[in-house]
Amino acid sequence: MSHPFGSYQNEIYLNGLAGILPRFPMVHAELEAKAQAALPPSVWSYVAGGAGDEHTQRANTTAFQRWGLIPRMFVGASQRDLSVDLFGMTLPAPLFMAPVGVLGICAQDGHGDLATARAAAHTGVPMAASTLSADPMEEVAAEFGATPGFFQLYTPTDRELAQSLVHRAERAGFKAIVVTLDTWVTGWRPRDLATSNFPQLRGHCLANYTSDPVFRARLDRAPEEDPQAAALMWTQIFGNPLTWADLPWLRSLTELPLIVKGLCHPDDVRRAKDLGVDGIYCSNHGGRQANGGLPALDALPAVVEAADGLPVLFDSGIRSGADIVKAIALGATAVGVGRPVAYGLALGGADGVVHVLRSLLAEADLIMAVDGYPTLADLTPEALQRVT
Ligand SMILES: Cc1cc2nc3c(=O)[nH]c(=O)nc-3n(C[C@H](O)[C@H](O)[C@H](O)COP(=O)(O)O)c2cc1C
Ligand SMILES: CCCCC(=O)C(=O)O
Repeated sequence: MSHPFGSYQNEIYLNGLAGILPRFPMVHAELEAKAQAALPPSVWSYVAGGAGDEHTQRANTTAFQRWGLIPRMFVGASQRDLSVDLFGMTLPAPLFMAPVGVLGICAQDGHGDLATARAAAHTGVPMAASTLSADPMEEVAAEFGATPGFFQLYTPTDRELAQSLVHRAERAGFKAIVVTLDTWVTGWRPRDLATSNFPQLRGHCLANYTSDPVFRARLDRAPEEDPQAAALMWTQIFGNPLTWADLPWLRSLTELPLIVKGLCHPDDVRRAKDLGVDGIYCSNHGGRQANGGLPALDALPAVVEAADGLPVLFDSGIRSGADIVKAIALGATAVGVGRPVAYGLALGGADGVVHVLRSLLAEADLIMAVDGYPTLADLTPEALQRVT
């Protein structure tokens, strides 16, 4: 078959995940290089870039190399079970698509969110749909099929608008709300500053606002008539520097599972747990927000300990099946991928995303087979050894 990665021979695969069979291998460096070649330079800069000199972004990926999985023999791991229970949902594998805003710029037809949602439907891998979407959340959710979806909330300063967004997500059938705490203001991103990217991006991520009755009521003229005024309004209400005093209000917005994204300090985890969140999302936003921080993987063990049984989602730096296995062994309940999904989208639309997800899952599954860890429960910190 023809696909953006060229054709591969030797499509070997053993005992695959039901319905998630890879067709060809993927190595991240190759995916990245092809996506860079395919995307306009300013789009590439935005998606691939991070904060400052991107030290933390690089450290997110190299952190995985400091752990090695210790193979076990005589296990007979010919059948694996990667399924995981999350808030009462059974996922085929501990993998989801991290919320990625402005996905439309990575798709040739501008509808990257819809294409990604179709990939979720096809693979069973949930998508966390960003607030910053080129298509309204109702249309994104309509593409999910039987796969559960999460809605990621950027909490605006306008509380009534926040409530409206969450209630729309509930009505649209999303199964969890992920509130992102680390991006109420955009970090210092030299690549975007150099390309003056942000005004251009704004045209591709406001559909959830311009389709919202509360947002529309705040405008003198409808967004279709005066898009500039709508964009200006958005810049004024986008980011809310929430404090702990706001968490009970957030909690009161929904009975859906509430997950808080961006927690890396165990004290924050304990406090969030005490205030009734359902899940912790350990992430440093892929190194896009603050340079100089701890690689997210290094924060994970203490976060898991503090979460004390609460599900812990994790992202920032997952680039291979081996990375998935290691993050699960360090205690994550499920892991998210950000940039690789955007790259798959850029190269092959929904099929490209499916390809990326399948490749990640196939590699994770085969590592568990070869190394003798047939279930996720077998993947504990004792399965790993620190390399340096
Ligand atoms: C282009 C891009 C846009 C993003 N937009 C959002 C967003 O709208 N909401 C959010 O919570 N996180 C957003 N993120 C962060 C991701 O959810 C995730 O934390 C990060 O990409 C994980 O790191 P990785 O790219 O190394 O996998 C974005 C990341 C990228 C690359
Ligand atoms: C204003 C934030 C834009 C979306 C985002 O979260 C990101 O680019 O990382």
